[in-house]
Amino acid sequence: MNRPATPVVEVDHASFGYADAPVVRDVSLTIAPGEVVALLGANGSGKSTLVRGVLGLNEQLGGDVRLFGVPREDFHDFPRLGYVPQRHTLSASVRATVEEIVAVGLLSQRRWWQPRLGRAGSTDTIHRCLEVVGLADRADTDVSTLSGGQQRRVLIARAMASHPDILVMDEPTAGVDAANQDVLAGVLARLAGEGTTMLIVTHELEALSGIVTRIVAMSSGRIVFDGTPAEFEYHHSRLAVVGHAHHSGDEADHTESRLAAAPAAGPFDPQGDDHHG
Ligand SMILES: Nc1ncnc2c1ncn2[C@@H]1O[C@H](COP(=O)(O)OP(=O)(O)OP(=O)(O)O)[C@@H](O)[C@H]1O
Repeated sequence: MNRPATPVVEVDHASFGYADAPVVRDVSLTIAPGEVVALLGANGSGKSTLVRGVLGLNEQLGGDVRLFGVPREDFHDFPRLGYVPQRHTLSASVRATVEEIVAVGLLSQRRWWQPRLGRAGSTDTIHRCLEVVGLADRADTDVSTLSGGQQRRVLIARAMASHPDILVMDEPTAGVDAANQDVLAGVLARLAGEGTTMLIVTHELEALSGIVTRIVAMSSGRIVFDGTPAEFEYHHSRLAVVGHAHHSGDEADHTESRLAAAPAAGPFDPQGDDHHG
């Protein structure tokens, strides 16, 4: 008998926030192995707060989170989680080569019961990760001399080195030029092809088309859409265009203006909530 695979992520009516003030409210989301989920929404809608909350990096104010079937508070198998944080590049003061940065990811690969990787094994893994992100020829380069887009790729290679079962990436293509976005999209396509589960916060859905299997959209701390890319295309075309952003001066949010604040009447907008404030 085929049992359904244990979900990688289960969020059940959870709220997350800062200093006891909820930002993300009553969110439920289940991600199955192999899904590639794009998380969309306007600036300030709560995307980063949700993914950080799932990873236990900010305050949970209600509900339950399970990772690989284990309650998050009991979950300690951190090598299974790869995380590339938002707008994070490597400080200019970091004096390290590309290879050394990726090697840090390797440190968390080893579970306590596994033997230490030999030097050759480590070099091999690092090289493979750098190959995947297209930086194999830069292993000995000082990271501070790389562009922002290249540094994002180094960070993705570092996350990959721990061979995670899920990669959570917060705007991996932000601030990356078109050519490098294509390289990154290729990297993610390859990972998806290998069956890596991914949760990707993005404003650039187009760059990831063909990779993403599911779209979740947020507005004002709630999930307002959850469906396939085809369903998203169909439903957002039925929504009124309102378009707004919480943060003036922030980057334009095309997703939100396409998604609109008005709730859809369809099955993919069960919350129908869009109170801003
Ligand atoms: N460390 C923090 N302390 C207090 N409030 C925060 C903190 N980080 C974020 N917030 C607030 O939480 C809300 C949601 O922010 P969040 O970063 O989750 O949104 P986002 O959808 O990821 O936005 P963006 O697209 O701009 O990255 C915002 O109103 C923000 O001001």
